[in-house]
Amino acid sequence: MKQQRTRVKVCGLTSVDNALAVEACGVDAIGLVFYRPSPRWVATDMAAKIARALGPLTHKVGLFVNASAQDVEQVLAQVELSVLQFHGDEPDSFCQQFKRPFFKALRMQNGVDIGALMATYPSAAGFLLDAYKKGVPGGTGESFDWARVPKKCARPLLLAGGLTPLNVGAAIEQTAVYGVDVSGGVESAPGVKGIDLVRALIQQVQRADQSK
Ligand SMILES: O=C(O)c1ccccc1NCC(=O)[C@H](O)[C@H](O)COP(=O)(O)O
Repeated sequence: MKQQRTRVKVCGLTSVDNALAVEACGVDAIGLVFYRPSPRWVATDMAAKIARALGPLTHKVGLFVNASAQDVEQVLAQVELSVLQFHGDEPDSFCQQFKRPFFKALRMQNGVDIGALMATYPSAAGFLLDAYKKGVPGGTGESFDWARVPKKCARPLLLAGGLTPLNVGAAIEQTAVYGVDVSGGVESAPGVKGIDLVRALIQQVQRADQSK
């Protein structure tokens, strides 16, 4: 029997109504993408409205890709973010300066020594393991071989990459991750989450947890 339930983060919210509907499905955290080339990019003032609208126990995770410290601080001054997530080449010293818990996204490129990479982030609260696609820092909609997820890790792991209501149960059964992070697999249009898909995802996570 698994000790803890699998946490669910849905990433890439871009409107208040959609974020509230996603929250009502029972997610633990929502992600706000501050990376302009992404179809899920959200303007800082909209992100602030979303963060204010959600309940205090729902984590608001701010996602950055090689942003400057000044840009991150500007967002933090306006948006109440409880957690940060870095998807670029940011070193530990950069990520830890904002006095927020942070997840470092690590892309599972073939041959990468994931344990050694994790050791270079002593300040990370946890890691998000995502698919590797050259030139695309995240939100690829592609998955990787879940057998590569470390069986044991001292820090929480979030599994990401191509998860959908159809495969999330198998992903949870094959790994021992703290949580799952889903974006494209629950979208009805770029940047818009399909609420039936989010509901189905939560159901599959709960089913997989019960069977562990
Ligand atoms: O979502 C994006 O567009 C994105 C762009 C650049 C960096 C990260 C991005 N998303 C980060 C996430 O946490 C996604 O949920 C994760 O990469 C999984 O995405 P998907 O494969 O679409 O479920």
